[in-house]
Amino acid sequence: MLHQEHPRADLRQRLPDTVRASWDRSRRYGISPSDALLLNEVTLAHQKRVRERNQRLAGYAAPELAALHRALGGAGWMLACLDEEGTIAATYGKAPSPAARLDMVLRTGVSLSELTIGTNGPGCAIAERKPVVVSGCEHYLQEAKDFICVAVPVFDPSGELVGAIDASSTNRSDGGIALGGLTLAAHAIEKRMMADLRDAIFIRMHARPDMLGTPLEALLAVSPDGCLLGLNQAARHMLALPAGAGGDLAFATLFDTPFHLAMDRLGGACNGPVQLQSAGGLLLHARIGMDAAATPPAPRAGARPAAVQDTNDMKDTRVEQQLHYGRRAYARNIPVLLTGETGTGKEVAARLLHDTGPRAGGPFIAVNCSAIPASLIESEFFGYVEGAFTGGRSGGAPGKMEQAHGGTLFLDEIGDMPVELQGRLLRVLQERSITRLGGGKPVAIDIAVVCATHRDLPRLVADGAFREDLLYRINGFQVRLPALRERDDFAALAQRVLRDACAAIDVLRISGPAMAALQAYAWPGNIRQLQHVLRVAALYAEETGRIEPAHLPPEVTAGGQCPGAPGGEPVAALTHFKQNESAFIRGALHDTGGNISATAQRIGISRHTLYRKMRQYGIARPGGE
Ligand SMILES: Nc1ncnc2c1ncn2[C@@H]1O[C@H](COP(=O)(O)OP(=O)(O)OP(=O)(O)O)[C@@H](O)[C@H]1O
Repeated sequence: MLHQEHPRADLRQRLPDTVRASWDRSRRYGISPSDALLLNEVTLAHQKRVRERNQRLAGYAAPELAALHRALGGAGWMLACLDEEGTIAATYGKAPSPAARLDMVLRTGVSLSELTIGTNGPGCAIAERKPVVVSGCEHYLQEAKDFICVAVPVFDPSGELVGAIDASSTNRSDGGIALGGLTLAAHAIEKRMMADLRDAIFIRMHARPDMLGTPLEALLAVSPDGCLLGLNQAARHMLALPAGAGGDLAFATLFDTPFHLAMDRLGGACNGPVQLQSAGGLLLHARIGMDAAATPPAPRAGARPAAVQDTNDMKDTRVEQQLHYGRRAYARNIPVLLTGETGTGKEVAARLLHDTGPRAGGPFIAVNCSAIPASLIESEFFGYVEGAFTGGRSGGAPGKMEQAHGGTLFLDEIGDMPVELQGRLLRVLQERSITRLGGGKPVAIDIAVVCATHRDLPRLVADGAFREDLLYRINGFQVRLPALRERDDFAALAQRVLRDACAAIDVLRISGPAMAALQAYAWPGNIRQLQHVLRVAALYAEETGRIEPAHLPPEVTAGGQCPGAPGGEPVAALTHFKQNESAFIRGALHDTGGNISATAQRIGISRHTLYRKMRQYGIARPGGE
């Protein structure tokens, strides 16, 4: 019996401002403190209606409130989730004692709005839009004087109030603990709602970098073209946005960094958060993506082919991070653009997105835009109807886009697509339907688009060789695959490539000096070039089982000097190696005075292999053994 001895007028003076305002409203609503209103009549039909109406909200709240109930266990709390009108949508836990009637009050369908029962926790939290603790005689109805209720409002990503969550008890429990738990639960519910936004890129922020990843971080959802799709309450406070503001705001109005620049920096960051300054001058630390708790479900077992498993071995932090968010973008049908030098694994990454994404059961159609003759490119892409042109198949043929229906269209070397075709591609991506060459009805297509290029698309746009609108359309989320020389998992990757490239040969080791030489080299042809080099080196190392520096091409062992600039012809180094192999063997034979054993040892190959190579290149032994 809390505060019962105080006269009400006296008590009113001592109420917190929020509760006093609620009392005043309750009086205006015509409620009298002595009314018996608590045990509302609730029919089963009404309960069913309320449940159906609030299925989504209760679904978001259920895991959080169940966990909170366990955490508060033993303290006699019952938890509830209420809609924006203050009607209970779902409850969690049992009443501490049947005599207390708490379970009679907290039932689905019961209204706890101020209008119905006057001042109470959830009713007041909804009216005031802020967390509230209402204890004992602070309730407007004397009939509720034995209860304590703690409530926190819940807002959706657009800032609309969607309801409240409540913890009630008849014990003199510590409202502070329940308030802390409910506040964290409300953050988590808001985050769950945000995670369901379609086509969103998430940015997490906080003024303190160590607060990133905690429930108190601010969370923004933006569209691939930089429009604000939603934000949590923490972000709303941090960016000083009034309730309800957000919907159409552009990223550019919230931060002083242009959206694409910010995304480039956020996407490329692997060593900690990136700093962004809000338009209000607040310096924030930001990371891209939701935290691990919100990662998409693991792919189905057995759904991935070998190439995908290979890529999962990629332990380069940047590659891992980029692909993690790339997968999420792909899963939300955001077009992913893979960029990186030639041979960095863009096609492998595209297959990974497909094979581990929601369209894994559909087709993966890869088109190399630079390899299709200009005269065929339209029919390749869009297909044709019967009689569209001489030589066409009877019945016509579907194009690549139609073939990719239900799956992924991978447009490799998109930078090489002829400008005229770019316009048609853009229309298809906008309208999501195609018309075959020669007429026919438009066919609706459902495809995920992943593009790749080693070219600088913004520069092509500036030169007029690539449409800017198409660039924005395909560049929903950019995954940059680092050059091999920039990767921090070089040694592990080299071992992996060696195993894959030489499965038939029992050579599985690279000596320390050879690895050092490989690591020092600039690899203009990236992983593809590494594959070639290791494949050849493995042939030499067949007998010893270990690749030595002598098995590597001279430019690799020349201390990291690489012929040609990065991005040059990938097989150049290999060709160079082959051309120089005979000279290399001749030089070694000369140095050892024609001693076969010493030469073989020096090169790191067996005598048998040396003889074979000498025969192959027609090298005569200078002097006898
Ligand atoms: N993580 C990896 N592990 C092993 N091999 C890989 C990995 N990533 C790529 N490769 C291999 O490297 C080679 C080049 O990969 P891929 O064709 O995907 O590169 P790309 O960037 O698409 O090249 P390009 O720009 O020339 O088309 C392929 O043979 C591929 O199997």
